[in-house]
Amino acid sequence: MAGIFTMLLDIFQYFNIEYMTGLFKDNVGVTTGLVFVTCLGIWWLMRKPRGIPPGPRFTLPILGDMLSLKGESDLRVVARQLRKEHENICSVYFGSKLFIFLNSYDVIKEALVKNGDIFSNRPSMFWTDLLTQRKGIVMSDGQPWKEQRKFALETLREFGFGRTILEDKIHEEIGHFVEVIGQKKGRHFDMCRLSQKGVSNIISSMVYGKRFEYDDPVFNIFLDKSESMLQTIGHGSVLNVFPFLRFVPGDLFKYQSVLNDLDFIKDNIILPSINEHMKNFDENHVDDYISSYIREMKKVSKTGQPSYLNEDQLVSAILDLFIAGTETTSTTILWTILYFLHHPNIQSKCYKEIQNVIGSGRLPSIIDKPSLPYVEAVILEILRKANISMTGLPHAVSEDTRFHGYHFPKDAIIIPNVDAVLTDNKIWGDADVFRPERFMDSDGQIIKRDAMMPFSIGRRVCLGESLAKMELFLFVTTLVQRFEFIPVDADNLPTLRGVVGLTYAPVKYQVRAVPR
Ligand code: HEM
Repeated sequence: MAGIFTMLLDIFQYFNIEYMTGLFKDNVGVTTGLVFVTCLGIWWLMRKPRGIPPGPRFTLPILGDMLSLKGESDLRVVARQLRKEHENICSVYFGSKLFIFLNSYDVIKEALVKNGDIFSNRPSMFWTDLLTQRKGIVMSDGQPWKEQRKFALETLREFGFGRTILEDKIHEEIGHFVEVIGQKKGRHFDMCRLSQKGVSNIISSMVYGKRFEYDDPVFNIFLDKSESMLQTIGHGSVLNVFPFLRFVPGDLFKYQSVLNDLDFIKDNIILPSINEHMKNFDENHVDDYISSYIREMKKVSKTGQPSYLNEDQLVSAILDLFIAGTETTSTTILWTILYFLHHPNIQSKCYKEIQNVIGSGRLPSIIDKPSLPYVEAVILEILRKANISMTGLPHAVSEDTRFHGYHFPKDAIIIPNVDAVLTDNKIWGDADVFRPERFMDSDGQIIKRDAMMPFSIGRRVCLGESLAKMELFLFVTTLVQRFEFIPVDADNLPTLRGVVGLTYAPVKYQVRAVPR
């Protein structure tokens, strides 16, 4: 304390602030008190809750650990830096938000599976709270989440198994998709938007019972708005850490523009479709998500039981299915084609397997999957190596919790670090290498590997896992059956480094699809 006192005296003298120096000398008691309160304030602002997992030593008020992280906002990179020192469980402050990383398969499994009743909540974050109002499936908690998730899973199961509704819808879409690629006649093009349209249309068919034409202006505006909205709220959005910045004039952080995009999507696409379904509801023709939801709402209202199945929740659930289901799967398709450009021998091996089992005369079906283990191994290796969901979605604990001897506060953001598992050399041996054979045994059959968790694990495991796997299998087999994908310039291949947004996506690239 004496040191600080002398230092202040020096500073005042250095700046020749005579008045202040005088004041300071005359009121030593008051000044000492002020210095003490200031130090206490700084200590209070910088202090961390006791017993939280280890992380950077000097946490600043307001900025948190952002200086020690040198402004890095990619959570995978942050976790890799921290793991060098702190291993499997570590923590970091982004602003005043505490992030806790779970960095190994065993620790994630222990949290999300063994302690799933505690670790399955979602944290409060600026963008997601604002956009979802914590309704729907992805960001809700407790009973509302349970009801939405149960309904969505049952409906997907109803469409996907026993009846072939889902496969028929995917086949129909792939037909349009392949036709557009064929029209390019081997000339180079960018598959990004086309792949979004194909995958988004499958969700549309499932949710609304209809697909959009690829040149439909409303569909195109919807995709534009979704893309710009997701880019803004994706990983690293500064408003999640400093929400007050939304008041900066000129909408610098795109707060207002995201709200406008969201309103457009709700008012022009989702709500009109719900209203139309309400008006024309016929319980003998229930073959899409909305009519199935309406049937369930009617059923529940007859029983008089309290329920969270209502129109507001339906709007949010539809948004969730589009947001969670479109970019993830379409990005994985783009990575697959990109890896084929880098590994033409792997593409040829897939083609040979497809020719042996299916030939060229019919569309691949999901029942062919067990007979195409190499194609399946390639898709698994793409899901591992491209790892589009990066660190996965954030979790939260339902109450202050002790885990592995550390304190996990209720409001901490918990990151089950999928990236750490999928790139762990202790598990994969040569995690950096693209090698589909790692998923096959010596008889050429698929090996199930527990640590293969691109869809996460536990109660919050990706709700669309089966649908995504079905889509990927049918898209990839049909594409390879119909076209050979070759680079525009074999000496200058598009990069395998991706860009971080809502998912980890390839940098836009051009490709040639030569009809077989
Ligand atoms: C390659 C494709 C996909 C990948 C890699 C993927 C990955 C993931 C991951 C890592 C999570 C977070 C799980 C957690 O919180 O622990 C998740 C959640 C979710 N996914 Fe997917 N996903 C994909 C496709 C889909 C599709 C096609 C749909 C929908 C139709 C979908 C719907 C959802 C939903 C609704 C959730 C939230 C589940 C909940 O909170 O209960 N996903 N996904």
